[in-house]
Amino acid sequence: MTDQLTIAMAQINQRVGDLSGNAAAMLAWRAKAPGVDLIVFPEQQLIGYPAEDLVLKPVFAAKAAAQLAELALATADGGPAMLVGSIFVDGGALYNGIALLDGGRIVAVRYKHELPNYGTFDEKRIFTPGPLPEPVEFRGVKLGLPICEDGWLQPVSTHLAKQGAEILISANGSPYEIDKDDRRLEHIFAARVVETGLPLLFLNRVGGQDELVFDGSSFVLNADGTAAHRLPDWTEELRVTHWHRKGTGWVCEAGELAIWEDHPADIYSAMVTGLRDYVDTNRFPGVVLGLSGGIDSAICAAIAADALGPDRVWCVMLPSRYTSQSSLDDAEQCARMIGCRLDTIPISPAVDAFDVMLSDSFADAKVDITEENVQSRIRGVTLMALSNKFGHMLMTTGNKSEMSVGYATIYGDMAGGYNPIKDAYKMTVFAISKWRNANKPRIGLGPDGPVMPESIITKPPSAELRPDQKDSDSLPEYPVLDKMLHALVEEELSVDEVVARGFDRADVTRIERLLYLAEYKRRQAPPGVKLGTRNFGRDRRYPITNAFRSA
Ligand SMILES: Nc1ncnc2c1ncn2[C@@H]1O[C@H](COP(=O)(O)OP(=O)(O)OC[C@H]2O[C@@H]([n+]3cccc(C(=O)O)c3)[C@H](O)[C@@H]2O)[C@@H](O)[C@H]1O
Ligand SMILES: Nc1ncnc2c1ncn2[C@@H]1O[C@H](COP(=O)(O)OP(=O)(O)OP(=O)(O)O)[C@@H](O)[C@H]1O
Ligand SMILES: NC(=O)CC[C@H](N)C(=O)O
Repeated sequence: MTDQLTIAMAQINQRVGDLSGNAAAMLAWRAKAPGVDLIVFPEQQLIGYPAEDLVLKPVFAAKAAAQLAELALATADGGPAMLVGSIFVDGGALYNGIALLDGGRIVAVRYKHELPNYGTFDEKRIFTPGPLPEPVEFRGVKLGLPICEDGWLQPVSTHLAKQGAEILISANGSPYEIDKDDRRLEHIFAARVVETGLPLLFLNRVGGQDELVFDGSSFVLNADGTAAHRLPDWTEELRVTHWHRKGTGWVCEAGELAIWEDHPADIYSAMVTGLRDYVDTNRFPGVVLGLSGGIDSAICAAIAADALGPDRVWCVMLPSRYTSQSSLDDAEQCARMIGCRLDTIPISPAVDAFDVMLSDSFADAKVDITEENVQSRIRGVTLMALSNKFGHMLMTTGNKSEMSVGYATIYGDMAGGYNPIKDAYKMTVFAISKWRNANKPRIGLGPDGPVMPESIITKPPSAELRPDQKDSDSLPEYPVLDKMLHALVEEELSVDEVVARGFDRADVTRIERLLYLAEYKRRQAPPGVKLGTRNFGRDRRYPITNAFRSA
């Protein structure tokens, strides 16, 4: 029985489905901490989290088992033992679990008991819940291993404490949501420490996986509730923690306490992380986007430069006859400030060609929104041609306010592969733009100084698809619209309840109608970074064909 333990926390990224790559990365991190007793990795580190229905493919589970056995052999070198999350087939059932690898063997396996099945999580659909887990004996110390959601609820930790666990070690795949870092430490996992009287190590992954981003923000809480370690948000880090057995139980020596980003810096870093990992993991050379001189495309270009470096960002101005000189100037200055390439491809020849092509068919029809949408689609076709030819992924730039009410052209400006601001309402776009003009994100690869001229932030938003068009011609002003949308989407309130907050009934009724009608567009929209608890995608799943109106 030992009185001292050193436990390394590997707060690292993962690649879903890359079994050999994830295994090799774990061994590389392990090699950086040769003297520790144990190195802990985040939830499902071997297969990547969340692997969704990939885990249901029998050959994937078989290959994961073989890879885990191979990884266990590597611990025969007498170096650190490893706690590795993976999937396990046992008695015909599939489990989300964690294995202790030591001395060349898989010494113990424990299964996740609480399967999250809300918001973006579907784990009851794909996994069988494990029994309440027993502690695992390691160097004479009883370790409790609650896996992510196991630690969000009381039963598993309480059971582990009753069974004699001395330290709780929780491997997590806990996606970012606004304010979640503090909630995990101060409320959820602090409660487990109070209930059990045990110290707790919380380890989370970093990086992006499709719509989800993981902020890391791992920590160690001692049994008295004080934080002994806080790891940074957004960056990989190996942190060695030193534990001593005292009369009252195990105590972790105090270490560095990182300060986690506040708003809106954290939102911006989430967008950078999500886009960076999407583009890099899917092996694109860079991104291409239409830069209109408006705020949405400007902030998307800045996020891309911070994610990938300005030399991997290709902006294209596609002016029509309605594009103002100030938009041309703003786009040019924005690209210069970001330091990225800007090409100009006028769309008038294509617009004229479509006018000719459609003239017979449209002979008796009035000019209306159809012609506006043709312009947007010509831009989409042009940008996709650049993407096809040179391999850059086309980024879409629609914010959540627009995506809520369908204020975007399907197969036009909605064409593309990934949208970093998809879950950000327009007022959040203003806030992060102002913030980025005054600050550089810690993880950013873009310029130190501002990224867009002030005029882009201060001018009234316009799609410039007809003369003197303003977004406010057809929508309430954004400060009002965003409050209504927050109530309807994030809070799921009825029209009556929103009106009771002081909004105009006709406006709220119209916005709810537009929200429901635009579901078909959102289902065909590219994925984007999830920020809140009701993103369009995995969180909020509404029917497309839907006759319900709340008033
Ligand atoms: N339930 C459903 N399932 C499948 N398809 C459905 C559908 N309902 C309509 N449709 C189809 O969708 C088509 C209409 O959608 P769509 O072609 O997109 O056109 P629509 O939504 O009518 O117009 C686009 C709107 O976006 C605005 N816009 C465009 C571009 C940029 C910006 C900006 O500021 O960023 C704003 C523009 O001012 C306009 O208000 C119809 O032709 C109809 O057939
Ligand atoms: N003239 C243009 N040149 C290049 N891309 C354009 C042009 N006009 C529109 N786009 C593309 O279509 C998207 C939607 O158009 P829109 O002009 O409404 O958005 P925005 O200018 O980014 O934001 P906002 O107008 O709300 O300030 C833009 O973000 C941009 O990617
Ligand atoms: N992977 C998990 O079990 C995640 C669930 C947990 N409640 C979280 O959001 O962090």
